[in-house]
Amino acid sequence: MDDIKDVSVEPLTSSQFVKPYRMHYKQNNVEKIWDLVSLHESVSIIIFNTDRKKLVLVKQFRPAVYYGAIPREERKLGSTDTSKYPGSAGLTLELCAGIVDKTKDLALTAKEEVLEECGYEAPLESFEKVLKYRSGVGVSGDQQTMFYVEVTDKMKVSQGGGLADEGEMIEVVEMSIPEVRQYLNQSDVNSPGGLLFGLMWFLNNKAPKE
Ligand SMILES: Nc1ncnc2c1ncn2[C@@H]1O[C@H](COP(=O)(O)OP(=O)(O)O[C@H]2O[C@H](CO)[C@@H](O)[C@H](O)[C@H]2O)[C@@H](O)[C@H]1O
Repeated sequence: MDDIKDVSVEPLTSSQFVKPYRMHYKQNNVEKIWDLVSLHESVSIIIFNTDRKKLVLVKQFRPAVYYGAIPREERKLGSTDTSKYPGSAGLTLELCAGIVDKTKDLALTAKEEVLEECGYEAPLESFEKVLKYRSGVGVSGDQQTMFYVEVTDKMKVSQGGGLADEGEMIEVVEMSIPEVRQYLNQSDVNSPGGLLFGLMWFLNNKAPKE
C-alpha cells in the first residue's frame, strides 16, 4: 500500500472533487477576501465489533497527507523524490468514511461505506447519529456527519478494502480498547481530528467497562 512511485504535482485547473474560490466580503464594513475550497459533504462511522470488542478502523495512503509531510521549502511542481520521501509518510489511520454522492441519505451512505471499506453488512436502523460538524474551517467548511454502529462477526460478509473499480486500496485495522487508549496517548499521529474525537466519544459513551 505504501509502495508509491512516480509522484508529480501540477497546478489544479478543474476537478470533480475540489473547487477553489476567492470570496469577497465586508465584515463590519471592512472589505476582506478569503481563499477557500468547496468539497463534497461526507460521513464517517465509528464501528465497534461487539463479538471481539474491537474498533474497526481503516488505514490508507492519503496523497494530501503525503504532500503535507514534505517540508514546505522542498515542495515544488514536477516530480518528487520518493527515495527521500517514502510513501509510508502518507499512510493514515481513520474512521471508515465516504463522500455523500450516490444518495442524499446520510445513514444509507454510512451503511454502504461500512460494507465497501470494512466488509460488514449492518442494518440501516442500527446506525446512530453522533453529530454533524465541520471537517475543516480554514480552507474548506465542508460538513461531515459521524455515525456509530455496532457490528458482529456474523455481519462480516466480505474483506472490505474499498471499491477496486474506484482504485481504492484500504486496509481494515481492528483495535482493542487498550490499543485505542495507547494510540490516543501518543504525541504525534497520522490521523484526522475526527478519528481522535470519535475514539474519545466511544470511550466516554459506549466502551464496555474494562
Ligand atoms: N480529492 C480527490 N481526488 C481524487 N479522487 C478523489 C478525491 N476524493 C475522492 N476521490 C475518489 O472518490 C473515491 C471515494 O472517496 P470516498 O467517498 O471513500 O472518500 P474518502 O474516504 O477518500 O474521504 C472521506 O473521508 C475523509 C476523512 O474523513 C473526508 O475528509 C472526506 O470528505 C470523506 O469523503 C476515492 O477512492 C477516489 O477514487
